[in-house]
Amino acid sequence: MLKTVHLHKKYNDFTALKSLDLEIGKGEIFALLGQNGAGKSTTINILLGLIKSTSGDAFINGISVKNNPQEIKKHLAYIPETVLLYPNLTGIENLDFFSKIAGFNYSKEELSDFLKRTGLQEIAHHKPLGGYSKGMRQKVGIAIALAKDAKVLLLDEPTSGLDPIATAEFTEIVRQFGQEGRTVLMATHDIFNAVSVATNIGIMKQGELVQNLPSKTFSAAELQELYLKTI
Ligand SMILES: Nc1ncnc2c1ncn2[C@@H]1O[C@H](COP(=O)(O)OP(=O)(O)OP(=O)(O)O)[C@@H](O)[C@H]1O
Repeated sequence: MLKTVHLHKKYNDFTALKSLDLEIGKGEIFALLGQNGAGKSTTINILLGLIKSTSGDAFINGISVKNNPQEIKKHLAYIPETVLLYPNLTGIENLDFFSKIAGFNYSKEELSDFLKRTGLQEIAHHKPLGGYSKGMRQKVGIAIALAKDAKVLLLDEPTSGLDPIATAEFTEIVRQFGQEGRTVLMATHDIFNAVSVATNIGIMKQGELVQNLPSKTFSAAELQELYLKTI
């Protein structure tokens, strides 16, 4: 599970994140919406240990991000808008490389199984990543998360630029993550996707979480209306 306690970030005089209190339990998928600059990526980057909070702390499975920035990396998987992998290595070689960095040594069959679970066609497993579409790269990113057995997933605009089929496939995998009892925090601009996959929706405005609601209570149109009223 993931928890933030009075998480606060200032850049000089500018407050990017205002005392964020958030709790996302096992199996929950939290979609974080908000305008450009609202503080979504700042939140994710603090959780990843890439930037330090000014005050407050975050906890991944009860472990303090502030005190254990290295340890928490083992519990997390991060899928950004553009998954950065090695273009000259094949899908399976990338997966092998990043699995080994995380301390796992899988057989070729096991690596192939992770890729298959994401829906990446077998014919692509042995082709260089440089020729992959964005959706295919996302699938390798998901396979890395599976191979790490990450219990907490941080997704930053993961469906941005994906076509509708790739978006639907990605959404289905995120739903499975929830069903497997993993915890997902997903920053997104995609209201339709947020309603369809998330268990909870948060709306951020100028660094502040101004709405935090269960998603079951909305249709996409209702959420859009609330969003426009809120921001
Ligand atoms: N290194 C920095 N120095 C100063 N200000 C920063 C820095 N990084 C981010 N900010 C500011 O913090 C605010 C929050 O940015 P953040 O990237 O978290 O927004 P976001 O909600 O992820 O936006 P987007 O949807 O565009 O990704 C913005 O106003 C941004 O300009």
